[in-house]
Amino acid sequence: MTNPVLAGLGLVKKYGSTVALDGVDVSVGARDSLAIMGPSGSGKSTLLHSLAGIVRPDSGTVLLRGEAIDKLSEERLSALRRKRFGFVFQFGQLLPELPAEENVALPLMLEGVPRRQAVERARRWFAPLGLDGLEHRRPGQLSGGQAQRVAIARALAVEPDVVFADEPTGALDQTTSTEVVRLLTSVTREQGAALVMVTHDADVAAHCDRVLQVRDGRISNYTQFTVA
Ligand SMILES: Nc1ncnc2c1ncn2[C@@H]1O[C@H](COP(=O)(O)OP(=O)(O)OP(=O)(O)O)[C@@H](O)[C@H]1O
Repeated sequence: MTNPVLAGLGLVKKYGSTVALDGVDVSVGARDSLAIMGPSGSGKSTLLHSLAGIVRPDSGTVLLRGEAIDKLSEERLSALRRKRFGFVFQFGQLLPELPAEENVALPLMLEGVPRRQAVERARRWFAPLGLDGLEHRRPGQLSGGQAQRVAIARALAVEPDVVFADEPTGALDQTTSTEVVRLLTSVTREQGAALVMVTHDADVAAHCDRVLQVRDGRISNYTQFTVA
């Protein structure tokens, strides 16, 4: 791939005698989406967390637009995560006491954007994600699919280079799951960001441009879909 946005090169991560990653090379470009699949314990989360700068690899490196992020201080790395990465988890992890629009605005406020401006910017994501009219609802008043779409809006609000999604549809039924992954892949692409997603669901993975299979900390298979 020419000029990947994010690349992991020769990633190795051990926990005691467990080799969670055993020399993985992976890269994603802008507007590119990559699904990571594999059996339980194969190293999917460790790979996602290493690429996202949450876990530091024992060897190998992670390059974000050519910059080795695994060598940054903890402080600079967490600032970089907030600004340049967006995260979507299995259970939205929205703050229950805040209305949807403030949940989406939160990462912007953490970056120092004044509340009013942050909420205004946050609201722009509601229509593209089919959330019009739900701005003032609290997470408890949203369906599972709506809550995940709010979580996607929150991940995109900072206009990140990369969105990381860890089982984003794991708690949803099949129909809702399809709807959520369609929006996740299309809006991330429109935004010009890369998407890295861990999923157990082959139907969900098939919405990505490429699917990578991990087994025992290594890439065992790699599928490239032809994208129109
Ligand atoms: N913090 C940790 N401490 C010790 N061992 C760990 C830690 N994190 C992961 N491991 C081990 O590393 C290996 C890979 O774990 P990882 O969570 O990356 O797998 P996974 O494919 O994401 O699994 P699952 O699908 O069950 O979430 C496993 O053997 C796991 O037990």
